[in-house]
Amino acid sequence: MSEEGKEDAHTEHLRLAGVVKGVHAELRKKYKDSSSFEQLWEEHCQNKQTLSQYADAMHHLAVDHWAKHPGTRIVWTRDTVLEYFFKGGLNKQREKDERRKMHCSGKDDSEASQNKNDECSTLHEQNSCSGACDRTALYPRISSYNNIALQFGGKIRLLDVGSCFNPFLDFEEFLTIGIDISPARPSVYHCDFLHLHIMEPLQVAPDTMNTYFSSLKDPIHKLPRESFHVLVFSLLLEYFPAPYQRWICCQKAWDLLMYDGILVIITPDSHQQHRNALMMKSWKKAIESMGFNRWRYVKQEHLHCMVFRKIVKKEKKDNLISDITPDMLYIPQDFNDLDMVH
Ligand SMILES: C[S@@+](CC[C@H](N)C(=O)[O-])C[C@H]1O[C@@H](n2cnc3c(N)ncnc32)[C@H](O)[C@@H]1O
Repeated sequence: MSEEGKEDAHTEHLRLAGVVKGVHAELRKKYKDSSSFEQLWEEHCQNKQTLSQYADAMHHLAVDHWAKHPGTRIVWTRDTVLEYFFKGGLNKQREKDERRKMHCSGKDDSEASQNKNDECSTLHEQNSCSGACDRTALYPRISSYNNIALQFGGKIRLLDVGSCFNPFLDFEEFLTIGIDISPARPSVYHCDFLHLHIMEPLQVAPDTMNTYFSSLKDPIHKLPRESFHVLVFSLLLEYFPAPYQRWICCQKAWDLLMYDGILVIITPDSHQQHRNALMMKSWKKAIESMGFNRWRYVKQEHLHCMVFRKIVKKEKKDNLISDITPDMLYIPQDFNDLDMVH
């Protein structure tokens, strides 16, 4: 590309990033000045012109500018999901759980430390059986319908929330459902995830489930619980000005995933890993409290990439007040207005 061409591309990159950052900043500003977030969000979703400018800018930014760099969030997500389901990731995880469970049951509780007891009682409530044994017999909440069978076969049902331009659609290993408040492509369904209604589980065979998801009607207002192998939040959570909305999204992800299904979260940050390490620790603690285990964390040059595995939720002990709150899902922009989208 000529020097002039490079300069034009750079100017266009800055313009598109400006549109995206502008919408985020405007939402945050309104949120700080607003008394009713519900009303603010409703008005935002009605503002079709802004939403469509945003969708167009985001689409071009991702496809014409960011995709030129290798190892993008889309490729990373695809490779990591395939590793989990087809290259032993989930298998190893179940074996690890099993070993830890054996280790725990071998301990004399009176001698074990309090921490060890906590770890063991948690494990007893978690998925802790290798592929070979019948987890459904051990765990009443796990049935043949919401359990991921090993060896995994068939398509991976993937719900891409805030999909914009449906980047996962062409990967043949996935049955991809892309949803967005403002789709940039016709294959993405209109859906406000914050207001998505979670239905009872379908409890049908995988083929019937796949047929159901292949024939959804636009817009989507409801989806069945415990149906997906993967949920993706790629650059989604920082769109929301309120930590509480990020919290609601993660809880919904837990509801929609099958046991041992995974939530992939990609969030932008161009700083060195240590700069926002406390924030990532806080996210881990908050998200794990909902019934997840973090399976993978990678800091790329401009992104934090995380994978959380859904486990059986630990029962809350009534007399303990939890120190975990939605505010733990904070981002730096909640406190100042420096947007981290590169
Ligand atoms: C920064 S873009 C990310 C697009 C794409 N996932 C990617 O990684 O390039 C965030 C997207 O989330 C969508 N979004 C925001 N709130 C949403 C909601 N409540 N439900 C569904 N989509 C939402 C926006 O419309 C936007 O397309």
